Amino acid sequence: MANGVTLESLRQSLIRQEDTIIFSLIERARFPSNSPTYNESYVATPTFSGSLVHSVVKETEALQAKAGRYANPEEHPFFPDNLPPSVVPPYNFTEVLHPPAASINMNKDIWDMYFKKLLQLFAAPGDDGNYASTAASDLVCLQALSRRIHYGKLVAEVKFRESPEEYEPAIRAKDRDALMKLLTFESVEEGVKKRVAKKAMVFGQEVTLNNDDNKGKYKVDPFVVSRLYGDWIIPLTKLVQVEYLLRRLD
Ligand SMILES: O=C(O)C(=O)C[C@]1(C(=O)O)C=C[C@@H](O)C=C1
Repeated sequence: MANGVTLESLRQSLIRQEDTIIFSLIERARFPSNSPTYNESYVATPTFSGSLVHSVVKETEALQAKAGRYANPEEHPFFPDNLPPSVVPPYNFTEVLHPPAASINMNKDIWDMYFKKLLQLFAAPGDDGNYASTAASDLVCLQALSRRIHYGKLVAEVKFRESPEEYEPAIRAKDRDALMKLLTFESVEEGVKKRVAKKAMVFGQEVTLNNDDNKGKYKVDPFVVSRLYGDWIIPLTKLVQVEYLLRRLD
C-alpha cells in the first residue's frame, strides 16, 4: 500500500503499543484508587473546574496542543473545545486517512470506560493522598488507550484499500454488522489477549537478584489486562473502524 503502511506494519505498531499501555497501567496501579482525584467537590477553587483529574487532563492538553501534539492525526484530545493552536512549525505528516476521519473522536467513550469500568479493576481500594500523581498517571493511561483505539482508523483504511470490492457494498448499505464481520479476525484477537496477559506477567513481575521468590505476584493482574483488551480496548478499536469505514466513500 501507499506510504509503506501495511496491515502487518500496523499490527506491529499495535503490539508495540501494548507495552506502553501495560506499563501505564502498572504505573497507575502504584497508587490506590484515591477517590478525591475524581470527586468534583474536592477541589473548591475557581482555578479548577470539575474534578482534579478533569483539570489536569484539560490543562495538560492545552499545553500539549501548543507544543503541536494534535497536529499529528494519530492524536486525539479529550477536551477538543477551545484548544489553543500549535505554536511549533508544522510537520508534514503523511496523509494516509480519508479526510472525514478527522471528525471521529471516541474519547468520550474512552473516558467513561476508563473511569467507570477499568480503573476499579486494577487500582486497589484506598487513599494515600497522591492525587496529583494519580491524575498524571491517569492521563498517561488515557492517552495510550486513545492512541491505540484510534489506530483503528489506519487499520480500517488499509483493510479497505486491500479489498474495496468487499467493503463498498456494506458501506453503501450503511450495514454496520456486515462491516464488523468483514473487519474481524478472531484468531488475531485471541492472540492479542494471550500476548497482553503474558506481557503483564513479564513486565509486572518483581525482579530480584535471588531467583524466583516472587513468582506469581504481579503489579497488575494479567487476567485483568487480558480482560481490558477483550471487553473494551478491542471492541472500541473495532467501533472506530466501523465509524471510519462508514465515512470512507463520503
Ligand atoms: O489486527 C486487526 O486486523 C485489527 O483490526 C485490530 C484488532 C485489535 O483491536 O486488536 C481488531 C479487530 C480484529 O478482529 C483483530 C484485532
